[in-house]
Amino acid sequence: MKRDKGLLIVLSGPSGVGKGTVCGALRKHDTHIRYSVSATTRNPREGEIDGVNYFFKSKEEFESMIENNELLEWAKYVDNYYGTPRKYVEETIAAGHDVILEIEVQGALQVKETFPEGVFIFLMPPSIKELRSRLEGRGTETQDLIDSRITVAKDEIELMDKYDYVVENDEVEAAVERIKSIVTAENCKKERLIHIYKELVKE
Ligand SMILES: Nc1nc2c(ncn2[C@@H]2O[C@H](COP(=O)(O)OP(=O)(O)O)[C@@H](O)[C@H]2O)c(=O)[nH]1
Ligand SMILES: Nc1ncnc2c1ncn2[C@@H]1O[C@H](COP(=O)(O)OP(=O)(O)O)[C@@H](O)[C@H]1O
Repeated sequence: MKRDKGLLIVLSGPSGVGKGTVCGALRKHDTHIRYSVSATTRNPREGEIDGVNYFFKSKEEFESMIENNELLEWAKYVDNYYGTPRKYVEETIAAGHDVILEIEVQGALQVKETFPEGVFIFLMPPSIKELRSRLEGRGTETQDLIDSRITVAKDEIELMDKYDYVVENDEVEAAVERIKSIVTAENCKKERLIHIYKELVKE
């Protein structure tokens, strides 16, 4: 279908809820959604490729991106910077493609301020107990860090009101199907189509 502009889809939620896992599973479906690659100052993990998983930057490089207004949003998360390069997102949407950002909650709320027409999806754990067990199962944080992430998660869950949709991540594929349904529905929103159809009638 002909379209004016793509959707900006923001997938967010507490650490350990499964944002990366669900986004990775969504990529395997043929959805035509484009994925924004973030910039970060954290060190690459084994197997991560610059420009594919992240754009790996020094602190100085990242700070100059902030100063030059090259980031749509950015946040400091556990001692590192993470941010969304503005140019790719703006150009891709302008070309009519949907783009997804997988980002933490502070960044998502910044995007909401500057880009309220985005589609904001909060990924919710089935329970705090399950969130804790996912963080423990991932094995990338110490027990102290897990405790502090759980405390932060409780505050983040309070912010779910600010999102358009809440998707429970009980089963990865079920969460992916819910997200695909949201994207389909958003693309059929009357406000997005009215303009296109008015043009058609004129032809
Ligand atoms: N605000 C913001 N958060 C991001 C961005 N890219 C990744 N993140 C989030 O930063 C957090 C840490 O990411 P990472 O170090 O890759 O660890 P992991 O996602 O927990 O494996 C996650 O919650 C990501 O969703 C970004 O561009 N902006
Ligand atoms: N639906 C799910 N059911 C069970 N485990 C899950 C599910 N989604 C993610 N996980 C697991 O939970 C852990 C955290 O997921 P991850 O994608 O790293 O979270 P986030 O990106 O939100 O920090 C990983 O070990 C992942 O395999």
